[in-house]
Amino acid sequence: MIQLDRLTKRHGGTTVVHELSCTVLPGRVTGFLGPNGAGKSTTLRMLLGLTRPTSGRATIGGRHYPDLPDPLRRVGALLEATPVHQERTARQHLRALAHTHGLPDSRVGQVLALAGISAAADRHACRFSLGMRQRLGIAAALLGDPAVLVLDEPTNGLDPDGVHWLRLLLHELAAQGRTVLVSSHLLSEMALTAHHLLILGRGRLLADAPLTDLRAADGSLEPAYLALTRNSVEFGAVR
Ligand SMILES: Nc1ncnc2c1ncn2[C@@H]1O[C@H](COP(=O)(O)OP(=O)(O)OP(=O)(O)O)[C@@H](O)[C@H]1O
Repeated sequence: MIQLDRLTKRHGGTTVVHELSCTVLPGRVTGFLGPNGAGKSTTLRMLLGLTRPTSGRATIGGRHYPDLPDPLRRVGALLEATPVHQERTARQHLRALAHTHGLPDSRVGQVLALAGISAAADRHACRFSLGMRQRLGIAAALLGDPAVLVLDEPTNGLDPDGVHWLRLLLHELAAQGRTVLVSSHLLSEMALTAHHLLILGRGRLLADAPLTDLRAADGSLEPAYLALTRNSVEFGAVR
């Protein structure tokens, strides 16, 4: 379980995340939505101990991420297309990660298969396409078989087959009782993937609701999303 308690981040005089409080429960996919600059990545970075909150708390299973023993076995994270060593193949990249974190080498083949990149495992990962890098990042997130997954825009660069694969994977991970938090701008995909939604606007929580409460009769999320974020869009075309 992930818990945010009055989580706040200020950069200079600007509050980019404002007293955010919510609970992300296991057993379902929670979608994290919001306009550009709403504070989603900043929130996820605070959750993963990469940015220090100005105030408030973000915990995973009751602990701050940096205090977790064996973090890779507890939390799988994808924040941006995985940076990889120039000379390493995908397999070598995952092996190095497994070795550093005391994970069995056998897990590498399993996550390569799970991510659908077994056939490319021995190619240099620095030459991977964006979608393949995303798949490699997801494979890395799954390496420790973690109970919590935090994925920032994992559909970026995935082809339609990849988007479909990811949807089924996230559903399966949630059905196994894991906590799955996933940010995205793809409303139609979130309408098919998420069971619960958090919507952020200008750093404030605009909605914390089951998908069924926000979905229109035709299954679309767009009307509710646009209405909720109407006054929170910072970067938009002038109409
Ligand atoms: N290190 C920083 N210093 C100053 N401002 C920052 C810093 N990091 C983020 N910001 C600002 O914080 C705000 C929130 O950014 P963030 O990346 O969290 O938004 P987001 O919801 O993930 O956006 P997007 O959907 O475009 O990825 C933005 O206005 C951004 O410019």
